[in-house]
Amino acid sequence: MFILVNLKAYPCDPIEVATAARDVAEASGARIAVSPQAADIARVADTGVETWAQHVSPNAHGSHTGSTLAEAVADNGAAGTLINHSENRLKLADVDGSVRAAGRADLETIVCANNPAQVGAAAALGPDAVAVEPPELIGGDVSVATADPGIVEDAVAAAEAVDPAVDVFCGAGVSTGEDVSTAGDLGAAGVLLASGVAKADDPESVLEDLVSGI
Ligand SMILES: O=C(CO)COP(=O)(O)O
Repeated sequence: MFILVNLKAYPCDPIEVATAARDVAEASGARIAVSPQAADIARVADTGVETWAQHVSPNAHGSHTGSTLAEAVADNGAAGTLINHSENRLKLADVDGSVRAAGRADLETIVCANNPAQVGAAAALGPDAVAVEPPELIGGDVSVATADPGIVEDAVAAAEAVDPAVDVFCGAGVSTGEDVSTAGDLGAAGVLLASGVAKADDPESVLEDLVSGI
């Protein structure tokens, strides 16, 4: 199970979380990545933790003010990128363009989706993985795998029907090792989470608990 911690725009210290994630990953052998604000990618990557962008633009180099280029985040140490997060939805053509831009820059990709139908559509675009995150459960206390196990199973089936090579992640409300274990039992290859770590007083102890569920 891959644990990806999305820091969103929370007012946490990205280096504190990155250092904790690096240390827990090294001690446990688990794969843990941190996805900070674009402006923090280089210094988060400098800690040695696996670093992901929260978004990349479909654009390539050129006259595109305000774009976060896949090439730029890769050059600054990112290994992968989220695309189409629930809090940063894109048009279908732009999801496709961002997946292609990430591919050009050798970034791994996870395309987020609200439900299994969107998971199937996202899988057709050829990302490395898709993630099902029901918006109503994001930021809450109950894990998607507990609140709605059927949506995880249906997402796994939807991706499998389109492209068995595309992994399925789930996210929303994940904060414990038990949540990670339950998600894995439902067929998820990993979890996305944010508030459980980004808002924690002691991110390292939350991460240690999370990896206990792998
Ligand atoms: O949106 C999420 C991860 O990308 C999930 O957020 P929470 O873990 O805060 O529910």
